[in-house]
Amino acid sequence: MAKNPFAAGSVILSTSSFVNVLLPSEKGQRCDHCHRLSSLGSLKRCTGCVSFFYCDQTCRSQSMDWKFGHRKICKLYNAYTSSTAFQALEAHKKMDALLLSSLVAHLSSVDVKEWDETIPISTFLSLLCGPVEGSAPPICPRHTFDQTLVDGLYARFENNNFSIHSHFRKTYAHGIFPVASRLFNHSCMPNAAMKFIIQTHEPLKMQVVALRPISAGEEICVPYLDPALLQTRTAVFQLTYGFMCSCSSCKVVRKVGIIPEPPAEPAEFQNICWRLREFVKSMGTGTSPFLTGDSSIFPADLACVLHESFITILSDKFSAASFLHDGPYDDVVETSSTLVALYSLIYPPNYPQIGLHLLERAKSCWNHIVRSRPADNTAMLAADLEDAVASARSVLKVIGPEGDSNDGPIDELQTLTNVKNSI
Ligand SMILES: C[S@@+](CC[C@H](N)C(=O)[O-])C[C@H]1O[C@@H](n2cnc3c(N)ncnc32)[C@H](O)[C@@H]1O
Repeated sequence: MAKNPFAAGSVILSTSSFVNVLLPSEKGQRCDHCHRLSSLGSLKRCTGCVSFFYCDQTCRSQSMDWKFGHRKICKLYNAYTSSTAFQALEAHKKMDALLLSSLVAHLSSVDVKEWDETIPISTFLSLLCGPVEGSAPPICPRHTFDQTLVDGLYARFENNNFSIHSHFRKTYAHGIFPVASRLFNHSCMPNAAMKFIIQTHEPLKMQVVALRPISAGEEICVPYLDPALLQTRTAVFQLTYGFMCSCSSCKVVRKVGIIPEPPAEPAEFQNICWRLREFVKSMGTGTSPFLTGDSSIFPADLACVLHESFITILSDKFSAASFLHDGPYDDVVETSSTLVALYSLIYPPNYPQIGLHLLERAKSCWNHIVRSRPADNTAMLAADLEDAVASARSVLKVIGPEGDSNDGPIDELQTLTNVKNSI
């Protein structure tokens, strides 16, 4: 619960990663300590295992990896990752096995007497276990812990650990942030969201940021899954986390019941899109039924827009219209406006995905300005570009930049602002 009120954009919690591992595809491209992206071949390899990479000696030696963990797995790492037992694991289990290996290696480096409340491990062990029972996968470090403890750590992985992403798009690592796991429950209409901060030589940080004003006494919730997974999320919550979500959005989805497929016939599909845009236009700010939980105002004939294929169809149409050289700009405007209407309905205000789509719309608009023939469309396109850039900025500035320092949505917005000013 919020003790004090928070304004939209406030950082509610800033916490360092306890343990994390990069996805195999990121190895050698990011520093294993601070996660900074580096140009190919410029990172220094750990001479012990030649499988961990660091910006330089500062990152390697200051790294918790070495002092409190990597030291324990360094010499064993290659034999472990090439072992039959490790290779037989599915990709996500391999990530769990590596994360568990780092966690156990870290714990083996800390005196058990120090596992008091000041150490994140006590917090991690106080977390609820996930619903799936099973023993831990084989791990790398030699240790003296009882297998029950290792299984107990693993039992908390599935429903407590985090996917680490950059620019709100790409997952590049998995990590354990015990304090964040302890504090935040899930909502499909969250009032806060996580982002990750990469700073050279510093351990990776997670920040939890308020998406809208939060009053004292209000529960602060974050999304565990993309809220747009309107059909599959209930099953994931049950199987992976062991709970039934009772947020305002889930109330409406449950009331709708079986979600029909969107119409295949183009004129009917267009009509549904138009009806959706009109419905969202008629809603006042902050009155989406998915936000208020008032299912009575959600028109029954719009149920098919909640089918997960609806977003896929619209996104495919939008991409095709955006990149089709000399394609009709009207298709961009129509599909984009429908997507924004859907997002305003199912996402909370200022959710990053809304801003990311508006940015794509601005880029598409710029593409059409560059290619527009005859050029007398330019004034209308320039006004659209201005509008899309301003709307994207007003959403994305709430959560701010995430992850890698270059080429993120905020940089892209700046580039578009510069080119817009040059028209
Ligand atoms: C990351 S923990 C959140 C903190 C947890 N409530 C605690 O006290 O440690 C995730 C677990 O919290 C519970 N949880 C999270 N969000 C929930 C929700 N919206 N409704 C019911 N239980 C929820 C589930 O048991 C889930 O597996």
